[in-house]
Amino acid sequence: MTELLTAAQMRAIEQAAIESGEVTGLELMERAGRGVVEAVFEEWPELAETSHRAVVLCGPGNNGGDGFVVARLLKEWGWDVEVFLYGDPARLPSDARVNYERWAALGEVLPLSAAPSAMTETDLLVDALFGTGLGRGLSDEFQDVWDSHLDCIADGVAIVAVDIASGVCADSGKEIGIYAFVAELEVSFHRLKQGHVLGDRMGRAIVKDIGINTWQHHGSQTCEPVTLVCIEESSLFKTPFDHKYDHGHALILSGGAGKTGAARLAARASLRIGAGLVTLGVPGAAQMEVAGQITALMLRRVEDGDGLASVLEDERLNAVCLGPGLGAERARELVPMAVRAEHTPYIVLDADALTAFAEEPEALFGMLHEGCVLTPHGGEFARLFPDIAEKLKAVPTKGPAYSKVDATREAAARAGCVVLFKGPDTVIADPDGRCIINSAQYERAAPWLATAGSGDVLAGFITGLLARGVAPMQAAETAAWLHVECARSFGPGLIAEDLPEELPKVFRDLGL
Ligand SMILES: NC(=O)C1=CN([C@@H]2O[C@H](COP(=O)(O)OP(=O)(O)OC[C@H]3O[C@@H](n4cnc5c(N)ncnc54)[C@H](O)[C@@H]3O)[C@@H](O)[C@H]2O)[C@@H](O)CC1
Ligand SMILES: Nc1ncnc2c1ncn2[C@@H]1O[C@H](COP(=O)(O)OP(=O)(O)O)[C@@H](O)[C@H]1O
Ligand SMILES: [K+]
Repeated sequence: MTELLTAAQMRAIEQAAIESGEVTGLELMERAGRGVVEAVFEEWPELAETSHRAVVLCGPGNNGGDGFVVARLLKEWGWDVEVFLYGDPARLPSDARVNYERWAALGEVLPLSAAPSAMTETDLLVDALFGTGLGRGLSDEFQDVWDSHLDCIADGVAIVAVDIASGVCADSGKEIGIYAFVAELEVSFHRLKQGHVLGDRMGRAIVKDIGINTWQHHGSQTCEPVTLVCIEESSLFKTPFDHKYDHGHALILSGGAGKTGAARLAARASLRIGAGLVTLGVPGAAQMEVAGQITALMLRRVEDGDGLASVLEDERLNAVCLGPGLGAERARELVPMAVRAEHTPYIVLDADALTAFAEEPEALFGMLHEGCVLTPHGGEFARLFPDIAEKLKAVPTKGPAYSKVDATREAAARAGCVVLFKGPDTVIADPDGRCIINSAQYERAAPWLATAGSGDVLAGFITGLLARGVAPMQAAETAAWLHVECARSFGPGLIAEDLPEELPKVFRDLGL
């Protein structure tokens, strides 16, 4: 399980490690600096071959302290290293101060204002200005250095950020202020921070171990760390003795004639992910259209709320999906019937089933129960949770900033059910505070998912897993993970129809 930490959680963990007496802050700083140098040589092996030039920008806190360690280690490798400090050396925290002194025995420390001219002729730029202690945006004092770092990017200079790019909030991934740096490589310590996988992050973030092992759950953490999705393959198996009804029966409600494609996509996705049976609930006027397009899927006429209620008397129908192509009016009529159905434990609400309640989200939340899953994209999220979306959208002026994790947790608590907030950084939260991120970034980038109908397929995947008896939180995270795997497996040219068809290959690769 890959944990992602906030700055406060990381501080608490470090503090507990230091207070336990088994490691000192100075040792951690040395390991952090060593980790950065190792990561640089792994990322750019050509830099390890001979000595090169480095510019190290150090800030006024421990991030700067790591920078002094990096400078010293590179110097020991025979590099030509220039170090620039923002702030007064006398005010550095003690460990950073020790490393400042150690560096000062080897070379000069110039003020940050002198850095731009050196940055025109370097092979490596080390950004050790601010890490988890970023408290506000970088002031205009940083403008020249920031401009020069853009020139470095244009010139192809290797840029490594110590912990996280300076100016980026470690909790939210948001840029605080206007002078946020960009780095090709970010080297985090002990664990990635939430900010490494939230938002539109550039570059690549990796973790270097700094030897904190036993203390990770100590400290004054207010809630459990967020984790990256970790799927349990066992929830996807079918045993040789299973009957189709052992894997549930999903009902996907369709919109009217000419609007049935989205529900058909979701239904096919439910079937492919292993629901035993999948039925499309279709209004009479669309029956012919749908009947001509399906084979293994089944079809039931669902004209209105009463029609749905009578279909749902069948206790074998255990998961219902409403939203894709449903239409707002039909959604307003069918959603209350579905969520109140006595025998239907699981409901997925997507697309129109969310937008239909934009005027009265509280009425929707009042009906929901713990078997429900909401799957909004950014627009739908803002319609249902306008105040939360406002907070998330606000341009932060200080850190730590309100994050997509905070927003999704707040939404789940308000809705009283699992909320999956889509994006390349899909955040899934349970009302109990558990929170998981499915990151489609760095080596898991799946930009081909930005195609019409891919969200319908995701809703279908979740519904299928719920039908199979997977609990809502796990169904949402497993579906989100498989969705990205299907996109990555298919690759460029992907359209939504391809996602369910790629699932058998992904399953085979998982060894199912
Ligand atoms: N504490 C530890 O034991 C370890 C810390 N590590 C490093 O320490 C970093 C965290 O250190 P700190 O907590 O000292 O935080 P930082 O070094 O990120 O920055 C904090 C300092 O910057 C100032 N500051 C914040 N925002 C500013 C702004 N916009 N303009 C000007 N000044 C600003 C603060 O007043 C404070 O002096 C981590 O990111 C990591 O790089 C690593 O060495 C691993 C061990
Ligand atoms: N650039 C991207 N990288 C990774 N995933 C993406 C990207 N763009 C969209 N997605 C994913 O694709 C899906 C799109 O869903 P949605 O916006 O509801 O589309 P639609 O309504 O067309 O079905 C979501 O699961 C989202 O997380
Ligand atoms: K940094």
